[in-house]
Amino acid sequence: MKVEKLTDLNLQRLTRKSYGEDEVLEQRVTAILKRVRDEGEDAIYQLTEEFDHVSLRQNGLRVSDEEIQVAYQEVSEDFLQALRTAKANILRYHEKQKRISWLEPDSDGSILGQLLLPLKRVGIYVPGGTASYPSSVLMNALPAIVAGVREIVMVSPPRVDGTLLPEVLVAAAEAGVTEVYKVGGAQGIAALAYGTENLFPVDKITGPGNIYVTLAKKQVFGTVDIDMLAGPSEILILVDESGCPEELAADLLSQAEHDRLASAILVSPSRELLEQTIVAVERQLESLPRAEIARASWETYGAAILVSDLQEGMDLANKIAPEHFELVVKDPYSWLGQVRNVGAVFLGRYSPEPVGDYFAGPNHVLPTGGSARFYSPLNVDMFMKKVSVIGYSEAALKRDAKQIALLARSEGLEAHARAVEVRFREKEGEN
Ligand SMILES: NC(=O)c1ccc[n+]([C@@H]2O[C@H](COP(=O)([O-])OP(=O)(O)OC[C@H]3O[C@@H](n4cnc5c(N)ncnc54)[C@H](O)[C@@H]3O)[C@@H](O)[C@H]2O)c1
Ligand SMILES: N[C@H](CO)Cc1c[nH]c[nH+]1
Ligand SMILES: [Zn+2]
Repeated sequence: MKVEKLTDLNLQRLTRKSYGEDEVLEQRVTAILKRVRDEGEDAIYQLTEEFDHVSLRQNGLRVSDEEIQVAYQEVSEDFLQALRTAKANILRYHEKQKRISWLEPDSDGSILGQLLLPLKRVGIYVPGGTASYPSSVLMNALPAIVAGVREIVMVSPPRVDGTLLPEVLVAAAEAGVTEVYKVGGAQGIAALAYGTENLFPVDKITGPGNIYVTLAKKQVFGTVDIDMLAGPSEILILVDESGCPEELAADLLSQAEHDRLASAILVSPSRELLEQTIVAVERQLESLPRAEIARASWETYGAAILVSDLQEGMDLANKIAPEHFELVVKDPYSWLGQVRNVGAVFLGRYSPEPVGDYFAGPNHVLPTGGSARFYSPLNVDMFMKKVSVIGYSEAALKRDAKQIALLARSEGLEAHARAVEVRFREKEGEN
């Protein structure tokens, strides 16, 4: 890895292509979805044998109550304590997002309003290919709970012994998940979207995953709703000369270790700091258990970019639109007003990215692949839908009838105009 000056060429490389531009992967995912839709659980068993190297035919896909009870015996008391504290923090943060129905009476006797209703049945995807994510269980399920969703169906890929990590099962029970199935990847998304012999389809699918999961979510959109495209993790750190190379290297690797396709980008006006951080990354990689994944990610999608000043770095961050943006500068709050296209911003040296992944309260399911330009973090609104309420009074309709009819006729829609006018004609006829 070498320090690079910012050029049009590397800007193009750093700005991720939108999901779905890789036709081979896209077609592979289409084929998996079709198999599950056409053949149901038989296809799921076969795909799970192929991709997760385990056969579940004998015991089925659904996690039983006994398995959850056993999982409680297997996790440590310290884990449970930390999980419950994280849960409390996440709930507190998401409660602030909750909006309620409103009805507003007007002086003319009309009532306008909006009903906010929880979705009935949602599916949450919890990644489990190269690592298992109890934290993602909380991040998906708790906003749904705050929204008032009654049926929360979780899917996650089984390990080679046919089980899910006990910590994941305990997180599911603690968070209020109502059904758990051992199925991952594109076939997990298909099961949620189309249903199977034993799994009723959901209304919406949320949650992060690898490229197969993300492309599958994109393809089932329309059959069900989805939250966003939350794929391989990303971090971009903008740092001034005050940064500490060891800390920066650790933060970069925290995301690089997720996935070979993860990206970790360091941006600074200080060449010296960039060079020292590259050395620190190399050193830290040596003792990392997931070094192979982290190194692949760092060498393929990592970068150390030299900018002329912090402003150029800030503009670059908004162009790349990373999932996580660390601002490690002297006065991070003075830059906050310029932050636009990022999933989450971490301000200052004492807000390393994993604080957000596990504990602070904001959601860690965040848009990736440049989609932070238009998507928001997973939130309570995403588990609710709205119904508009219109209760016009006679006086209000009388007042507005002419204008409504005029607008209708401007569109050539005579029946619309008459549906308003007929009410008053009848009344006049009666009198
Ligand atoms: N954006 C976010 O909020 C967020 C949060 C947590 C994790 N993540 C990301 O989630 C991802 C987790 O990835 P993971 O792989 O560990 O778990 P995963 O559960 O997303 O994917 C594993 C599944 O992928 C499928 N798969 C693997 N290879 C395949 C192939 N060749 N063909 C078809 N299907 C295949 C298998 O079915 C397997 O079960 C990482 O990219 C991580 O960065 C993102
Ligand atoms: N950083 C991930 C989102 O990109 C979330 C996560 C879960 N566990 C650890 N990290
Ligand atoms: Zn992480």
